[in-house]
Amino acid sequence: MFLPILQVNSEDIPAYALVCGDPKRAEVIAGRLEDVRELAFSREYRTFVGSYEGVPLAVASHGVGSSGAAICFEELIRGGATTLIRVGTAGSYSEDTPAGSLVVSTAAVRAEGLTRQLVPDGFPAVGDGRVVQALHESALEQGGVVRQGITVSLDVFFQGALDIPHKTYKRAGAVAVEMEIAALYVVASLRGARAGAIAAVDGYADADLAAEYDPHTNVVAQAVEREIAAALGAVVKLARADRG
Ligand SMILES: O=P(O)(O)O[C@H]1O[C@H](CO)[C@@H](O)[C@H]1O
Ligand SMILES: O=c1cc[nH]c(=O)[nH]1
Repeated sequence: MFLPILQVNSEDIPAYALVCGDPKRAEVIAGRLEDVRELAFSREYRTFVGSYEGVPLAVASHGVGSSGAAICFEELIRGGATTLIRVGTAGSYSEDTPAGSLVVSTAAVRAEGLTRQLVPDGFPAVGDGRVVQALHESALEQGGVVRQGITVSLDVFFQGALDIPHKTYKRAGAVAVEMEIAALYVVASLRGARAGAIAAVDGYADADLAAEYDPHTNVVAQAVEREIAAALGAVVKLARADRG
């Protein structure tokens, strides 16, 4: 089957997939694989396949924002991916989780529009327990600050006339904010796949992002390296457990 938006053949998609917003990050992750092949670079969707420690996996970029990202998740799952891990960046809510930290998302607040058109209000966006645990263990093995908890998925990045209720999310216990994890968890649930997500913190979510957002610092680059290693390590742990 040809997947028309990713522009890849389903026969080429393995069971495990790492996904990220940035096509350049997909290329960096693909650089860690053996026997790597680029399948397509269509719109924001850049797709590679290869293997890591003997486990075949796909790496795909999904761009910025839930609606475009969900198309990537849907097509990967239609192609045969059963475990999806997002390797992203996020803004933190807490001074004990500064830029350079890693956050593993157990569940996501559905503060975006896409999932409202997929499932009813109140339906949770939850990571798969085994995937989340494997990610957390692998992230701890990488060292540095690692937090696990609820993340918030927004559609908005730069603030407009309305206030984004960061204080409320923070008081309710959320640890970080990004844009696509809720879509990933809901699409995975709808289509019978399992998913987890890890993010490198690049600053504070409630900062004025128009003035302060800088994901291109060394400390963030190093955290992205650690989260890539953690995600690949998690895939190996999960593949071993799946083989029994
Ligand atoms: O670094 P990625 O994976 O793109 O993730 C985060 O960065 C983008 C915003 O700059 C959004 O996609 C957000 O979720
Ligand atoms: O969505 C995002 C991604 C990174 N950092 C943020 O503050 N927000």
